[in-house]
Amino acid sequence: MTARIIDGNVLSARVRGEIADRAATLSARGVQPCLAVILVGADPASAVYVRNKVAACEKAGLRSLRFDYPQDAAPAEVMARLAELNADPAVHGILVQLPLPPQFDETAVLEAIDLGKDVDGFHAENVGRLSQNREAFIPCTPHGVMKMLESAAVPVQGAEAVIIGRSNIVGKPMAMLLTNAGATVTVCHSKTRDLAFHTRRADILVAAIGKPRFVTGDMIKPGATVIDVGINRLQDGPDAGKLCGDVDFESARAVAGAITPVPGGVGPMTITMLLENTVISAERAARSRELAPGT
Ligand SMILES: Nc1nc(=O)c2c([nH]1)NC[C@@H]1CN(c3ccc(C(=O)N[C@@H](CCC(=O)O)C(=O)O)cc3)C=[N+]21
Repeated sequence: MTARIIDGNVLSARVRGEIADRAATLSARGVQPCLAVILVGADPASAVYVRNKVAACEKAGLRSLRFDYPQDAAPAEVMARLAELNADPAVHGILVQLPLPPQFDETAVLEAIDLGKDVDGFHAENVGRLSQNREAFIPCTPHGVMKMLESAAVPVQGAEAVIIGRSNIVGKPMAMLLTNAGATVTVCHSKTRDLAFHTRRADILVAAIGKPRFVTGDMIKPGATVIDVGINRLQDGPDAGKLCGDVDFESARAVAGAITPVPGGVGPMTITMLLENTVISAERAARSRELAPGT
Protein backbone atom coordinates (compact mmCIF):
# COMPACT_ATOMS: atom_id res chain seq x y z
CA MET A 1 0.00 0.00 0.00
CA THR A 2 1.17 3.49 -0.72
CA ALA A 3 -0.33 6.28 1.33
CA ARG A 4 -2.41 9.03 -0.19
CA ILE A 5 -0.62 12.40 0.11
CA ILE A 6 -2.46 15.20 1.90
CA ASP A 7 -1.05 18.20 0.03
CA GLY A 8 -0.78 21.33 2.19
CA ASN A 9 0.08 23.56 -0.75
CA VAL A 10 -3.03 22.56 -2.72
CA LEU A 11 -5.33 22.93 0.29
CA SER A 12 -3.67 26.23 1.26
CA ALA A 13 -4.21 27.66 -2.21
CA ARG A 14 -7.92 26.87 -2.00
CA VAL A 15 -8.40 28.21 1.53
CA ARG A 16 -6.27 31.31 0.84
CA GLY A 17 -8.51 32.03 -2.16
CA GLU A 18 -11.52 32.17 0.18
CA ILE A 19 -9.55 34.30 2.64
CA ALA A 20 -8.61 36.73 -0.17
CA ASP A 21 -12.32 37.08 -1.06
CA ARG A 22 -13.20 37.89 2.56
CA ALA A 23 -10.28 40.35 2.76
CA ALA A 24 -11.50 42.09 -0.41
CA THR A 25 -15.03 42.38 0.99
CA LEU A 26 -13.64 43.89 4.19
CA SER A 27 -11.43 46.32 2.30
CA ALA A 28 -14.47 47.47 0.32
CA ARG A 29 -16.15 48.18 3.68
CA GLY A 30 -13.11 50.30 4.60
CA VAL A 31 -11.43 47.76 6.88
CA GLN A 32 -8.38 46.18 5.29
CA PRO A 33 -7.26 43.28 7.52
CA CYS A 34 -3.86 44.04 9.02
CA LEU A 35 -1.34 41.75 10.72
CA ALA A 36 1.60 43.13 12.72
CA VAL A 37 4.61 40.82 13.00
CA ILE A 38 7.40 41.36 15.53
CA LEU A 39 10.73 39.62 15.00
CA VAL A 40 13.53 39.86 17.55
CA GLY A 41 17.01 38.69 16.58
CA ALA A 42 18.42 37.30 13.36
CA ASP A 43 17.73 33.55 13.55
CA PRO A 44 17.76 32.58 9.85
CA ALA A 45 14.83 30.12 10.15
CA SER A 46 12.68 32.73 11.92
CA ALA A 47 13.57 35.29 9.26
CA VAL A 48 12.39 32.88 6.53
CA TYR A 49 9.08 32.18 8.32
CA VAL A 50 8.40 35.86 8.91
CA ARG A 51 9.18 36.66 5.29
CA ASN A 52 6.77 33.89 4.20
CA LYS A 53 4.03 35.24 6.48
CA VAL A 54 4.41 38.80 5.18
CA ALA A 55 4.41 37.59 1.55
CA ALA A 56 1.31 35.47 2.17
CA CYS A 57 -0.50 38.51 3.62
CA GLU A 58 0.32 40.60 0.58
CA LYS A 59 -0.85 37.92 -1.84
CA ALA A 60 -4.22 37.56 -0.06
CA GLY A 61 -4.82 41.32 0.13
CA LEU A 62 -4.01 41.74 3.82
CA ARG A 63 -1.85 44.57 5.06
CA SER A 64 1.18 43.61 7.11
CA LEU A 65 3.42 45.62 9.39
CA ARG A 66 6.82 44.26 10.25
CA PHE A 67 8.90 45.31 13.26
CA ASP A 68 12.46 44.00 13.53
CA TYR A 69 14.56 44.25 16.68
CA PRO A 70 18.18 43.24 17.28
CA GLN A 71 19.05 40.13 19.33
CA ASP A 72 19.98 42.35 22.33
CA ALA A 73 16.76 44.44 22.22
CA ALA A 74 15.39 45.66 25.54
CA PRO A 75 12.15 43.84 26.45
CA ALA A 76 10.62 47.18 27.53
CA GLU A 77 11.01 48.48 23.99
CA VAL A 78 9.07 45.53 22.55
CA MET A 79 6.43 45.82 25.28
CA ALA A 80 5.95 49.50 24.39
CA ARG A 81 5.46 48.53 20.75
CA LEU A 82 2.88 45.94 21.77
CA ALA A 83 0.96 48.53 23.77
CA GLU A 84 0.91 50.79 20.72
CA LEU A 85 -0.29 47.99 18.41
CA ASN A 86 -2.93 46.90 20.95
CA ALA A 87 -4.33 50.43 20.92
CA ASP A 88 -4.27 50.87 17.14
CA PRO A 89 -7.74 50.11 15.70
CA ALA A 90 -6.25 49.55 12.23
CA VAL A 91 -4.27 46.53 13.51
CA HIS A 92 -6.29 43.30 13.76
CA GLY A 93 -3.66 40.68 14.50
CA ILE A 94 -0.35 40.73 16.40
CA LEU A 95 2.25 37.98 16.18
CA VAL A 96 5.52 37.89 18.11
CA GLN A 97 7.75 35.34 16.41
CA LEU A 98 9.01 32.68 18.82
CA PRO A 99 11.51 31.82 20.21
CA LEU A 100 12.57 35.11 21.81
CA PRO A 101 16.11 35.84 23.07
CA PRO A 102 16.86 34.83 26.71
CA GLN A 103 16.39 38.32 28.21
CA PHE A 104 12.66 38.04 27.38
CA ASP A 105 9.98 36.46 29.56
CA GLU A 106 8.04 34.76 26.76
CA THR A 107 4.88 34.26 28.82
CA ALA A 108 4.82 37.92 29.82
CA VAL A 109 5.16 38.99 26.19
CA LEU A 110 2.34 36.69 25.02
CA GLU A 111 0.07 37.89 27.85
CA ALA A 112 0.71 41.50 26.80
CA ILE A 113 -0.99 40.95 23.44
CA ASP A 114 -4.60 42.13 23.32
CA LEU A 115 -6.87 39.05 23.59
CA GLY A 116 -8.85 40.09 20.53
CA LYS A 117 -5.66 40.43 18.44
CA ASP A 118 -3.97 37.23 19.62
CA VAL A 119 -4.09 35.52 16.21
CA ASP A 120 -1.53 32.92 17.35
CA GLY A 121 -3.91 31.84 20.12
CA PHE A 122 -1.05 31.65 22.64
CA HIS A 123 -2.55 33.98 25.30
CA ALA A 124 -3.52 32.05 28.44
CA GLU A 125 -7.15 33.11 28.13
CA ASN A 126 -7.39 31.86 24.55
CA VAL A 127 -5.77 28.59 25.68
CA GLY A 128 -8.37 28.30 28.47
CA ARG A 129 -11.22 29.06 26.10
CA LEU A 130 -10.02 26.38 23.68
CA SER A 131 -9.79 23.84 26.51
CA GLN A 132 -13.41 24.63 27.39
CA ASN A 133 -14.46 24.32 23.72
CA ARG A 134 -15.56 27.98 23.66
CA GLU A 135 -14.98 30.54 20.93
CA ALA A 136 -11.26 31.36 20.81
CA PHE A 137 -8.40 32.06 18.45
CA ILE A 138 -7.10 28.58 17.71
CA PRO A 139 -3.30 28.12 17.41
CA CYS A 140 -2.48 28.06 13.70
CA THR A 141 -0.52 24.80 13.38
CA PRO A 142 -3.01 22.47 15.11
CA HIS A 143 -5.90 24.32 13.46
CA GLY A 144 -4.26 23.72 10.08
CA VAL A 145 -3.95 20.02 10.94
CA MET A 146 -7.70 19.82 11.67
CA LYS A 147 -8.40 21.43 8.28
CA MET A 148 -6.18 18.85 6.59
CA LEU A 149 -8.00 15.97 8.31
CA GLU A 150 -11.33 17.48 7.27
CA SER A 151 -10.26 18.02 3.66
CA ALA A 152 -9.01 14.42 3.44
CA ALA A 153 -12.30 13.17 4.98
CA VAL A 154 -10.42 11.42 7.81
CA PRO A 155 -12.93 10.34 10.48
CA VAL A 156 -12.02 11.94 13.81
CA GLN A 157 -14.98 11.06 16.00
CA GLY A 158 -14.20 7.85 17.86
CA ALA A 159 -10.73 7.61 16.30
CA GLU A 160 -7.65 6.70 18.33
CA ALA A 161 -5.42 9.77 18.02
CA VAL A 162 -1.85 9.74 19.27
CA ILE A 163 0.21 12.92 19.47
CA ILE A 164 3.97 12.81 20.01
CA GLY A 165 4.99 16.08 21.65
CA ARG A 166 3.44 18.11 24.49
CA SER A 167 4.45 21.67 23.58
CA ASN A 168 2.19 24.63 24.29
CA ILE A 169 2.19 25.63 20.63
CA VAL A 170 1.45 22.27 18.99
CA GLY A 171 1.02 19.15 21.16
CA LYS A 172 -1.30 20.47 23.84
CA PRO A 173 -3.67 22.52 21.63
CA MET A 174 -3.69 19.60 19.16
CA ALA A 175 -4.86 17.33 21.98
CA MET A 176 -7.64 19.75 22.86
CA LEU A 177 -8.87 20.11 19.30
CA LEU A 178 -8.92 16.35 18.71
CA THR A 179 -10.64 15.82 22.08
CA ASN A 180 -13.24 18.46 21.23
CA ALA A 181 -13.79 16.68 17.89
CA GLY A 182 -14.50 13.36 19.61
CA ALA A 183 -11.23 11.47 19.24
CA THR A 184 -9.71 9.33 22.01
CA VAL A 185 -6.44 11.16 22.55
CA THR A 186 -3.08 10.00 23.90
CA VAL A 187 -0.27 12.51 24.33
CA CYS A 188 3.21 10.93 24.23
CA HIS A 189 6.52 12.68 24.92
CA SER A 190 10.16 12.16 25.81
CA LYS A 191 9.31 10.37 29.06
CA THR A 192 6.80 7.97 27.50
CA ARG A 193 7.64 4.31 28.08
CA ASP A 194 7.35 2.13 24.96
CA LEU A 195 6.38 4.85 22.49
CA ALA A 196 5.80 2.39 19.64
CA PHE A 197 3.17 0.55 21.73
CA HIS A 198 1.12 3.75 21.60
CA THR A 199 1.86 4.85 18.06
CA ARG A 200 0.95 1.44 16.59
CA ARG A 201 -2.57 1.82 17.98
CA ALA A 202 -3.13 5.21 16.36
CA ASP A 203 -5.68 5.79 13.61
CA ILE A 204 -4.37 9.37 13.53
CA LEU A 205 -0.72 9.91 14.43
CA VAL A 206 0.60 13.46 14.87
CA ALA A 207 4.38 13.84 15.07
CA ALA A 208 5.56 17.09 16.71
CA ILE A 209 8.83 16.22 18.41
CA GLY A 210 11.51 18.08 16.49
CA LYS A 211 13.64 15.05 15.66
CA PRO A 212 14.31 14.40 11.98
CA ARG A 213 12.78 11.16 10.59
CA PHE A 214 12.04 9.90 14.11
CA VAL A 215 8.79 8.07 13.28
CA THR A 216 9.43 5.05 11.08
CA GLY A 217 7.08 2.73 9.21
CA ASP A 218 7.28 -0.01 11.86
CA MET A 219 5.72 2.41 14.41
CA ILE A 220 2.63 3.00 12.27
CA LYS A 221 -0.65 1.08 12.11
CA PRO A 222 -1.41 -0.02 8.54
CA GLY A 223 -3.81 2.45 6.94
CA ALA A 224 -3.33 5.15 9.61
CA THR A 225 -3.30 8.88 8.86
CA VAL A 226 0.12 10.35 9.63
CA ILE A 227 0.49 14.10 10.20
CA ASP A 228 4.06 15.40 10.21
CA VAL A 229 4.43 18.73 12.03
CA GLY A 230 8.25 18.62 12.11
CA ILE A 231 10.39 21.13 10.22
CA ASN A 232 14.03 20.07 10.46
CA ARG A 233 16.89 21.36 8.35
CA LEU A 234 19.29 18.42 7.89
CA GLN A 235 22.84 19.28 8.99
CA ASP A 236 24.86 16.54 7.37
CA GLY A 237 24.65 13.38 5.27
CA PRO A 238 23.66 13.21 1.62
CA ASP A 239 20.57 15.40 2.16
CA ALA A 240 22.38 18.18 4.07
CA GLY A 241 20.57 21.51 3.75
CA LYS A 242 17.28 19.85 2.85
CA LEU A 243 14.11 20.20 4.90
CA CYS A 244 12.63 17.09 6.46
CA GLY A 245 9.92 16.26 8.95
CA ASP A 246 9.72 14.18 12.15
CA VAL A 247 8.51 11.24 10.05
CA ASP A 248 10.67 8.99 7.90
CA PHE A 249 8.56 9.64 4.82
CA GLU A 250 9.62 6.69 2.65
CA SER A 251 9.10 3.93 5.23
CA ALA A 252 5.94 5.60 6.60
CA ARG A 253 4.36 6.01 3.18
CA ALA A 254 4.54 2.25 2.61
CA VAL A 255 2.38 1.57 5.69
CA ALA A 256 0.13 4.60 6.24
CA GLY A 257 -3.20 5.24 4.52
CA ALA A 258 -2.62 9.00 4.23
CA ILE A 259 0.37 11.19 5.04
CA THR A 260 1.43 14.84 4.96
CA PRO A 261 4.76 15.70 3.29
CA VAL A 262 7.50 18.10 4.47
CA PRO A 263 7.85 20.62 2.93
CA GLY A 264 4.42 21.29 1.47
CA GLY A 265 2.33 19.86 4.30
CA VAL A 266 1.48 21.40 7.66
CA GLY A 267 3.84 24.42 7.24
CA PRO A 268 1.84 26.21 4.55
CA MET A 269 -1.39 25.47 6.45
CA THR A 270 0.04 27.18 9.54
CA ILE A 271 0.40 30.39 7.57
CA THR A 272 -3.05 29.94 6.02
CA MET A 273 -4.70 29.72 9.43
CA LEU A 274 -2.79 32.81 10.58
CA LEU A 275 -4.32 34.72 7.67
CA GLU A 276 -7.76 33.34 8.52
CA ASN A 277 -7.48 34.38 12.18
CA THR A 278 -6.47 37.89 11.10
CA VAL A 279 -9.47 38.12 8.75
CA ILE A 280 -11.81 36.87 11.52
CA SER A 281 -10.46 39.60 13.80
CA ALA A 282 -10.95 42.24 11.08
CA GLU A 283 -14.53 41.01 10.45
CA ARG A 284 -15.26 41.55 14.15
CA ALA A 285 -13.75 45.04 13.98
CA ALA A 286 -15.81 45.92 10.90
CA ARG A 287 -19.00 44.68 12.58
CA SER A 288 -18.44 46.74 15.73
CA ARG A 289 -17.50 49.80 13.67
CA GLU A 290 -20.72 49.54 11.70
CA LEU A 291 -22.74 49.06 14.91
CA ALA A 292 -21.12 52.10 16.54
CA PRO A 293 -20.16 54.51 13.74
CA GLY A 294 -17.73 57.27 14.55
CA THR A 295 -16.05 55.41 17.40
N1 LIG B 1 4.57 33.24 17.24
C1 LIG B 1 4.86 32.26 16.39
N2 LIG B 1 3.90 31.75 15.60
C2 LIG B 1 4.18 30.75 14.71
O1 LIG B 1 3.27 30.29 13.99
C3 LIG B 1 5.52 30.26 14.63
C4 LIG B 1 6.49 30.83 15.47
N3 LIG B 1 6.13 31.81 16.34
N4 LIG B 1 7.77 30.40 15.45
C5 LIG B 1 8.21 29.39 14.50
C6 LIG B 1 7.10 28.46 14.09
C7 LIG B 1 7.37 27.73 12.78
N5 LIG B 1 6.33 28.16 11.86
C8 LIG B 1 6.28 27.80 10.51
C9 LIG B 1 5.41 28.37 9.61
C10 LIG B 1 5.42 28.06 8.27
C11 LIG B 1 6.29 27.13 7.76
C12 LIG B 1 6.32 26.82 6.31
O2 LIG B 1 5.65 27.44 5.51
N6 LIG B 1 7.12 25.83 5.86
C13 LIG B 1 7.26 25.47 4.47
C14 LIG B 1 8.74 25.52 4.05
C15 LIG B 1 9.46 26.78 4.45
C16 LIG B 1 10.97 26.68 4.22
O3 LIG B 1 11.37 26.51 3.05
O4 LIG B 1 11.72 26.76 5.21
C17 LIG B 1 6.77 24.07 4.23
O5 LIG B 1 6.70 23.30 5.20
O6 LIG B 1 6.46 23.74 3.10
C18 LIG B 1 7.15 26.51 8.64
C19 LIG B 1 7.13 26.83 10.01
C20 LIG B 1 5.54 29.05 12.49
N7 LIG B 1 5.90 29.26 13.76
